[in-house]
Amino acid sequence: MKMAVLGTGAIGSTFAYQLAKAGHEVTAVARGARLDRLREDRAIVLTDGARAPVAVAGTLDPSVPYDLVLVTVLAPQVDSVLPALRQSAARHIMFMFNTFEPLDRLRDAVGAERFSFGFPGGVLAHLIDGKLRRRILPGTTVGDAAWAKVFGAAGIPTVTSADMHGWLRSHAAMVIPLMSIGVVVAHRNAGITWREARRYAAALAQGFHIVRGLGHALEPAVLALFSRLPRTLTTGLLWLMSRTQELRKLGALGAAEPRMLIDMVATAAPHQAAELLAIRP
Ligand SMILES: NC(=O)C1=CN([C@@H]2O[C@H](COP(=O)(O)OP(=O)(O)OC[C@H]3O[C@@H](n4cnc5c(N)ncnc54)[C@H](OP(=O)(O)O)[C@@H]3O)[C@@H](O)[C@H]2O)C=CC1
Ligand SMILES: CC(C)(CO)C(=O)C(=O)O
Repeated sequence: MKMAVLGTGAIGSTFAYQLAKAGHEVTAVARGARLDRLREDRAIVLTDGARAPVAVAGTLDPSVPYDLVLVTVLAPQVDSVLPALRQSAARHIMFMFNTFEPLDRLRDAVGAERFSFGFPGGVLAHLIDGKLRRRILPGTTVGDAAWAKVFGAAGIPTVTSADMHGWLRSHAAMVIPLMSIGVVVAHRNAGITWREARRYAAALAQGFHIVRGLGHALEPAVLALFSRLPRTLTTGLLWLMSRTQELRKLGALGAAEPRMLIDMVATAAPHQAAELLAIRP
């Protein structure tokens, strides 16, 4: 199939690499230093030197009827690519990033018949000096079984959800406290105190409560189970996790995404998000 990845950062590069290796014709659309690097390499290059050749472009060519355009920019960056997506002859456009907002705006911008959302739930990816390091575990979730099959065949085990909006919101509720703790511990170079862990656990519970209040069942099922753990246990888990390298690395990505997600929750549930606003990094 003919595919474009719009926003070839860590996640976009992971999908571009896997899909190109699986035999798809992939165009990586990037900007700035990442574009320069891709133009030089003409491939997604892994830290171990493995390469997957891709075509490279600075903008999405609207005249190309791609079978799939995968949009892997960050939520605040998506508005700048919507005009190009609207004009694109692509047959399917899948957005893939953390968000808590209603999805109608994006769906209406590109047309409901070719719109979907996915999330790289099992992927951990970084670009290190322009080279990709990625770990792919099961957990990527999409709204459409046909694309789950395509991604699965490309080495990205993917499941489907009938309520991607609820899935994204459930995920945001879980990841906000983790990202926010990450920011704190990356600065401090030490774990959080028990008292702080209690605040993050309260914010976690509030996020889950809000998602349910907005009419979604928590997804995936394991998250629904997690949300029923006693508060002391979630406090302890967050306290422990704050002492791991993983959370420090997560925090090193910066405060922009957790701040944005908290603001989105507070907008969706006005006057209900005090605990979440209290942990805004
Ligand atoms: N990395 C990971 O392991 C995981 C990430 N996620 C989520 O996936 C989403 C994507 O994350 P990630 O890939 O890490 O983020 P990145 O910031 O690495 O990737 C976004 C990319 O899109 C580029 N971009 C933005 N606007 C444009 C544009 N107009 N034209 C071309 N390129 C553009 C950015 O360029 P620039 O740098 O110049 O802004 C950047 O290269 C996030 O919501 C993240 O939370 C989820 C699971 C795992
Ligand atoms: C993996 C992580 C926490 C970091 O990028 C992430 O973005 C997500 O799962 O939402």
